[in-house]
Amino acid sequence: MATWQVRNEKQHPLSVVLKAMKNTRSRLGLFYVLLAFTALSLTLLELLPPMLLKRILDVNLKNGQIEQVWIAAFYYLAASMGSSIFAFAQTYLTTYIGQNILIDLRLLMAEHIAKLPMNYYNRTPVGEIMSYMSSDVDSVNTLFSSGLISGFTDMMKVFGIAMAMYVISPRLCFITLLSIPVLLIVANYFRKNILKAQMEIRKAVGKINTYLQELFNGIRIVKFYAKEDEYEKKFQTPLREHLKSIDHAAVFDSYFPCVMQTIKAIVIAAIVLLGAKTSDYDGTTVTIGSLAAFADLVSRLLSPVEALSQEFQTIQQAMAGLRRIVGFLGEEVEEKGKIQRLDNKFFVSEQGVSVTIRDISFGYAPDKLILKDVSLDIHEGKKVAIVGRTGAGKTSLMNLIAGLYKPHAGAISISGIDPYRLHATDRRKLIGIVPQSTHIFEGTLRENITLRDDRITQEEVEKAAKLVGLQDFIAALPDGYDTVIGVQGIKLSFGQSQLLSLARAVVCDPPVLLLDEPTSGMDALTEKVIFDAFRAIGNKRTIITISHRLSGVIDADEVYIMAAGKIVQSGSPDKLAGEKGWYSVFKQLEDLGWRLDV
Ligand SMILES: Nc1ncnc2c1ncn2[C@@H]1O[C@H](COP(=O)(O)OP(=O)(O)OP(=O)(O)O)[C@@H](O)[C@H]1O
Repeated sequence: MATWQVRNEKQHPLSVVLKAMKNTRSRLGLFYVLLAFTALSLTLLELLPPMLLKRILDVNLKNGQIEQVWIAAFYYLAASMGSSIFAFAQTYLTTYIGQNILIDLRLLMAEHIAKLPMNYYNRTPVGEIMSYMSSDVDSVNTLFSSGLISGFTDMMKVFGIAMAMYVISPRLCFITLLSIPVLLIVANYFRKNILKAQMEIRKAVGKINTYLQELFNGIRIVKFYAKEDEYEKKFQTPLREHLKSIDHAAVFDSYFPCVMQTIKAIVIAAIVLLGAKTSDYDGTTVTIGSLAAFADLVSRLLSPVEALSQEFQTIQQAMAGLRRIVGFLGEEVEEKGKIQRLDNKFFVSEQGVSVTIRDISFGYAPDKLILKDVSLDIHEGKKVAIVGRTGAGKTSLMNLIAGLYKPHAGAISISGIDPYRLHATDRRKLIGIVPQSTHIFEGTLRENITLRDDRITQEEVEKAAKLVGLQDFIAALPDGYDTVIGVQGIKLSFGQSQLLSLARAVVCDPPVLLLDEPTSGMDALTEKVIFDAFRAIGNKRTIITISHRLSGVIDADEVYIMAAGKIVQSGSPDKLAGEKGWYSVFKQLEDLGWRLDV
């Protein structure tokens, strides 16, 4: 499990990577040591060929030592081959270390996703989150394969080569080093612009993902209303933005190596010119061997910088991805305070549990209240209906009772437990929830009921299916509970999906059930099947049913009428039927009896 934390999105992106490297020290310690050894060996081997070249030209050839030339040539070859072997080891080690760090990064992001508040998901498109998890993390990979660690070894090479240059000719070394500030200024200019372009690319990719997610979620509507052409046209906007930002990045990316090549050519020409004409500070003449070795060293000095330049785009891409990841990890997580757990004593009451809601206020945005001073007292094992017109705030209230959001003011207690602070793994044991529409996950019927919770036994799954009246349907399927449902499997009807959702809610036998418009849009017979299922599971459970019509709730002991985020009337159906007010208005409008006796 990833144990490191991101303080805030303002911290430098690389500090996250360095922290990750530190964190993997104990696991990958040997690999880091091997990598350091490889990098050092590579640097030393890099210096050997030019030194040998100098010796061949200045000593061996000058003095006619042909045998020595052979020996030097052999060492030259051995050094070049050694370089290749160490370069291979370095690539392998950096990839291995990089992949391990990426696993840690993905784990950290997955942990963060679980801790983010519901409000974050309300305001962030899913496509954007998918981009963080996929393409942004992938781009960070390049930081290891072609950036950070090879950058470090390249710096070692530059240092080693500069030392060798100094030994051969301090004057020429000085002239060469003069080019470094120019290189740095040029590189910095390109770095800034490429980074900007890469951030634009990342953003454009996020927009494309968001667009595609929206399109495929609503594909039925799009097809039904024949809106394909409009969507295709709309798709052109994010695609054009993407192309524009890629084009922007490509201009800088193509220019950079050319500029570097030109600087390299100028430095080599200056060295040859100055070196051929003059002698060094101490009066010694610059020999042909020194000059040849120097030209070779200049190439070798600039080649790490050149390599960096060629991989500049990928490094900048990684930095852009990393910056977005750091921003994502800096998103404020939910501070829930002291987390509560359920112990066995909690379930001893024969009657079930009570739900007390005291003066709660709540809104999705700080300046817009959706619920205002709402209070409800629901006694153990009672069936309560919350009725109100569309947009009255019923689902928002249910989300609060389910513990998905924290009220701005007031308190909710389920027999002493605050649902918001309840430990996530205990929530299902206390509350079952049937939302307005069921989400079917890709997988088997069993997995869809248990939600891949291995602690739930097959016996409990079968009991839940039987309770909601799904067992005959499941038994008739060739693979029974192992039948795959979802996009790649068999399709369930709306009513079957709702029954499955109910089985999912009751499989852990929770004492509280929250039902949000569970039968809306169903025909009377399917509604009866669902109502029968509710009655079967209702015994000793506290059930809160939400509906925007009176016929959508059953057997209520108490009804709360909601309007514009407030409770405007409450009482037993019989009491309310005798009063003037919202209930009788609803009743008249629907002209239906309270109890459904089909
Ligand atoms: N995730 C959200 N983010 C921001 N505002 C929201 C969100 N969900 C609901 N709202 C707003 O809160 C208000 C109440 O919505 P809510 O879904 O609670 O009403 P409801 O009574 O359940 O309606 P319905 O009967 O249509 O389901 C609405 O004005 C809605 O725009």
